[in-house]
Amino acid sequence: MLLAEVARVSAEVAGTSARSRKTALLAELFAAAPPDEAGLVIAYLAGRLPQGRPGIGWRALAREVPPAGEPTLAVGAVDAAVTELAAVAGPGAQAGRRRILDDLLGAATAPEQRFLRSLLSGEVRQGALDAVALEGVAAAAGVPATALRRAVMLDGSLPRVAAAVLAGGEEALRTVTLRVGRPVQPMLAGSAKSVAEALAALGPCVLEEKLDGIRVQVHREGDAVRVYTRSLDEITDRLPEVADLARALPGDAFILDGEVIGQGADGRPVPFQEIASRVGSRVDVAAARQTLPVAPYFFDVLAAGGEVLLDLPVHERFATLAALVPEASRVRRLVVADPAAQAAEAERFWADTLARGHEGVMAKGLDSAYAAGRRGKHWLKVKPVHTLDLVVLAAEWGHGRRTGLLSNLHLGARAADGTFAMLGKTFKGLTDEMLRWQTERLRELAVEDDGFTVRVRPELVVEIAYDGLQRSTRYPAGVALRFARVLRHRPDKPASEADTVATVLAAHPGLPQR
Ligand SMILES: Nc1ncnc2c1ncn2[C@@H]1O[C@H](COP(=O)(O)OP(=O)(O)OP(=O)(O)O)[C@@H](O)[C@H]1O
Repeated sequence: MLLAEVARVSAEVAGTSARSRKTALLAELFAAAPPDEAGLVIAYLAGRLPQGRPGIGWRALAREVPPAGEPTLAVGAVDAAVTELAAVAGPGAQAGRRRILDDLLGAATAPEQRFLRSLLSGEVRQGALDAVALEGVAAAAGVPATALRRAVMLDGSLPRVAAAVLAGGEEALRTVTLRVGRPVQPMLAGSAKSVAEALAALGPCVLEEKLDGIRVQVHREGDAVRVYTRSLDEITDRLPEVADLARALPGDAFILDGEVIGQGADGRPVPFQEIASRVGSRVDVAAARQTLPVAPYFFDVLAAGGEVLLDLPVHERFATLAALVPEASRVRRLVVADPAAQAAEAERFWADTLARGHEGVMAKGLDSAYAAGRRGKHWLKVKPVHTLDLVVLAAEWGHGRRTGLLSNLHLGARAADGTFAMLGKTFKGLTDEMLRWQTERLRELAVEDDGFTVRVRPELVVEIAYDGLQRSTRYPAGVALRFARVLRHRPDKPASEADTVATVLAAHPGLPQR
């Protein structure tokens, strides 16, 4: 398929707000694409490169290269060039990359060049696109979107399933199933303001402690154990404790869902930042295991004995979990079968969980299935402090002690049109270690630096605590955060899952009038 086709449809999709029109445009494109290229087309439309970012600075990208007159560049050729770009290493790498880049841009027409530049810089990331692309693929393949969505959730990869269904239709969907060893999108939670609100929304439910660590999905088949993060990256080697524990369990074909935390000598959980640095890629695992041992606490089981359990209700999945995992390695829970009669007991569980140093509680509908990859209304988190997940849009160079470090962060929430609306700035809450880390990360994401402010690709999510909202004429959403401070970086969370302007506003119905 020609890149020109993808670039044209991408522009048309971005230019229309009607979802049905977007779906129709994409369906037409996928129907015309060879099935084995569908994955690549989906990735490009969403602004993703399967190879990851090939380390080209914005200056190199901005250089003018005479465009081609006619569109002849195929998506396969772009993919090959990006693979080549990613492979360039060693002395002379920069010149090598420029040569490949110039050849690529030189083969592209002016509109294709624009598309390629935004793709390579990563500046345009349409997080919402995957959902529409899925509907487009379903329409092109003539299968129900719900069936396709389920297959994608089981398989974990839209590109892979799209290729299969476009080639083999509904028949191909039937062969897609959850496999031990292949990570599946984890179920996510909505939120409630209080335990009472959660009980009212869910009815009979179970309350679990919400541990503040790293989500892990643990797969075991025979003696082979693999550990994946929330974003499905494999981290088996970084958490040998988890693999050891999984290997010691009495079962040999299962998938568990849980959270890894560390505990001090007093049994209280250590701060999240320490756990996050424990799984960092440059950590000496053997040494870290001595200084900061961690342990998994499981709360769900997705498959056991080779059987898929996703559709079973929580209480049945939990019975399987309890047979597989000893109590000491499970999260604590309270079954609230009768919310009206157990309201006081539920409040005690909440108070006790907080007193033990945990982040909050999770309430889960007793009869609910495991909705992989979805932010369900059947799981509700309740935390004592209101926090937001916002995206860093830019950062200002620090002064004094912070000279040479990127400090003051410009924070944005997702707006309805797919862009980000800035809600405020903050340089508070950042430890020296966090400042160092974010400077390094934001430099990788930089698209422009005027000496004061570095504008970045909107990819880094940060969790923010704040005291409220105030009206503001300075910011595009008409509101600004009051006393925002950074709690943590969330490199594991994609910007497409950051909070939206609408949810931020909805959390503050009593916003002071001007
Ligand atoms: N008992 C539990 N059940 C489910 N998830 C739990 C539990 N304890 C801790 N967690 C963590 O809480 C997260 C669920 O919250 P959510 O789906 O909102 O994701 P999140 O945005 O990463 O959460 P948060 O921002 O609150 O850390 C899970 O991803 C998991 O890491």
